[in-house]
Amino acid sequence: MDEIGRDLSQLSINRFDVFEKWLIDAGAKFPDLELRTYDTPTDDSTNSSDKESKLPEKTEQGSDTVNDKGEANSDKLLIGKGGDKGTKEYDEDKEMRGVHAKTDIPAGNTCVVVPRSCLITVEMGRATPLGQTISLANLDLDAPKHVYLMLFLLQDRKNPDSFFKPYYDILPPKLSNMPIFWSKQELAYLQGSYLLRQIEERRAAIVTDYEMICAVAPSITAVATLEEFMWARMCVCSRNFGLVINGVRTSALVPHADMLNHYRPRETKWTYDNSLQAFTITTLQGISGGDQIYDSYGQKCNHRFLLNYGFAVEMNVEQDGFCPNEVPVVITLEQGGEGGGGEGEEEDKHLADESGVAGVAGTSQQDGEEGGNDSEGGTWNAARAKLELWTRDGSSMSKRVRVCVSNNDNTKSMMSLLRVKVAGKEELKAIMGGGPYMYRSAKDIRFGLGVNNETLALEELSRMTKKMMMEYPTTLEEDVKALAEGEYGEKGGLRKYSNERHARIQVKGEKEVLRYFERLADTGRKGLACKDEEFEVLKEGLEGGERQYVMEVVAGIRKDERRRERREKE
Ligand SMILES: C[S@@+](CC[C@H](N)C(=O)[O-])C[C@H]1O[C@@H](n2cnc3c(N)ncnc32)[C@H](O)[C@@H]1O
Repeated sequence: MDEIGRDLSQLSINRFDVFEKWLIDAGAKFPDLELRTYDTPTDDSTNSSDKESKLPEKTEQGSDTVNDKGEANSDKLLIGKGGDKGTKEYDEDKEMRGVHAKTDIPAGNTCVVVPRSCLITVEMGRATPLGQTISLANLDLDAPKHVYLMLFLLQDRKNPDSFFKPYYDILPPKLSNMPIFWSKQELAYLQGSYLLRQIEERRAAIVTDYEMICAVAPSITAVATLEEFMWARMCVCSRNFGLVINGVRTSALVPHADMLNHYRPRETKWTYDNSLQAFTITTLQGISGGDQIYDSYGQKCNHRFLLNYGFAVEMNVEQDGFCPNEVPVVITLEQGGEGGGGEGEEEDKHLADESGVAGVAGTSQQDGEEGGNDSEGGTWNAARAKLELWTRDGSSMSKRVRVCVSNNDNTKSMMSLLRVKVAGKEELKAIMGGGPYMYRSAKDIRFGLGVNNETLALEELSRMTKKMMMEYPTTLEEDVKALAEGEYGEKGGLRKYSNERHARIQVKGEKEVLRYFERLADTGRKGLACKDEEFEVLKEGLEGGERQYVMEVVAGIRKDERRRERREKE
C-alpha cells in the first residue's frame, strides 16, 4: 500500500465504517464482504506530478496489472477503506469504490442482505408533499420514477437527523465522470460521435423536468438548484434497482448493493426477497478471498454505460464473442429538385439513371412525364412509389438505425433502407409488384434485389461509413495505440478511469463497427462481381455476420443471376 493508502486506512472512523455500522444495526448482513476504495487518476493532464505519485506500477513479473476482467490489480490500486471528508487534499470525487470478498465465498451464497427499512423507493418520494404536488400535476416528465427517488434524496439529505444520513455521506459528491458534467474540453474527446448529441439531449431533458417541476412546485428551488437536481438524476440513474416489492413494481436505492461495480458475465444475481423482506445478492460462482465482487449492469452498448454510469468498458465483448457496441447510422431519402445538391444529386442519379426520374419527390407534372406506365396502362411513378414505401412507417425522410458488428435485425433494416434508397424503377416495381403490403416498410426488403441494386447499396454503405470515419479527429489505429499506452499514467497517456480514456474507448468502439461495415461493403461488392471459383474462396475466409450476409444475400443474388442467365440462353 502506498503512502496515501496508509494515511487513509489509519483513520479509525471514517464514513464507510459509519455506513457499514448503520446498515448492520438495521439488520443488514454482508459478513464476508468489505468496501474498498481505490485511487483514480486526475483528469488534469497538465499535472504530471500528480500522475506519477498516485498511480499503480507494473507488476514485477513484467505483465501489466490488469487482470482478465480489464480491471487494474486491486492490491496495487487499493488505498484504504474510504477517504475521510475532512482529510486535507483528499478529493472524494477521484475516489473509485468497490466491494471485495474478505474470504473465499462459494457459489449460491447470499452474500448481501439489505432490509426493506434501508431502501429508498419511488413510493417514498411520491409520498412527500412535493411528490404529491408533482404527482397531482400529472407532468410529462422524462424520467418520472427517477424524479420521485431524486425528490426523496434531495429533500431528506437536508435533514441532519435523517435515518439515511450515513448513506448520503458516502454518495459520490460530484459525479464528474458523468458526460453531462464534462467540460467542453472533455466533450471534445467525443468529437465525431453521435453520443455528443445524446449528452446534450439528456441535459436538456433534465432541465425541462426541473423547469416543469418549478412551474407547479416552486418550493423545489429551496430543495435543489438545477445543478443539484442534475447530480441527483445521475446519482439515481447510476444506482437504482428495478424491483418488485410485495407485488408492486418499483425502483429503489439500495445502500451497499449499489457499491458493486459492473462486470460481465455476471457473477451474482440480485432480487427483492419477499419472504425475507430484504434485498439480497447471491453469488452465481465461487469468489476467491480478496477478489472484487461484481454486479452485471446488463449487456449494453458502451454509449449507454458512458451516458448513464460514466464509464466505458474496454473489452465490451460477451462470452459468445458478440460485441454490443453500436453506431447510429442515418439514411436519408433526398428530396429532388432545386436545392437538392451535394449528396442528394449523387443519390438521385441512381434513380434517374434507371428510371429517368430526376428526383424522388418531384412535382406531379414531372412524375407524369417521366415516370412511365405501369402494367395496367396507368401512370406509374418510381419517385412517388419510393416515397410512399419510405414513409409507410410514418417516420421522416431520415431514418436512424443503430448497427453493431452483427447480421442482426438492425443491420438487415439498414441494408434494406439502402436498397430502397438506391433503387431504380425496375427494382421498385419488383418491390411494389409483390402486392402493396408484401413489404410493410422500406426496412423490410431483407433479400437482394439484384447485382446492380446491391452493388449500389454497398457503395452507399461504403461512402456513408467513410464519411462518418472522417468526422473523428483520430484514426482507429491511433485510438488503439493510445489506449494501450497510457493506462498507468505514462506521459500523455490515457489513464485508467479518466474521462478522456472512457471517451476514447467509446469512439474506438464506434470506429470498430464502422470499419466492419466498410469491410462488409468491400467483401459484398467483390462477392457480387467475382467468378464462381473466386466466390468459393471468398466465402471460406469469412466468419460471423459478414459470412451470414454473404451466404444469405450475396449468394442468393448470384444464384438468381445464374438462373436469369440460363433462362436468357434458352
Ligand atoms: C452503482 S455505482 C458502483 C459503486 C461505485 N464504484 C461507487 O463509487 O459508488 C456505479 C458507478 O461505479 C463506477 N463503475 C461501476 N462499474 C465500473 C466499471 N466496470 N468501470 C469503471 N467504473 C465503474 C461508475 O462510476 C458508476 O457510475
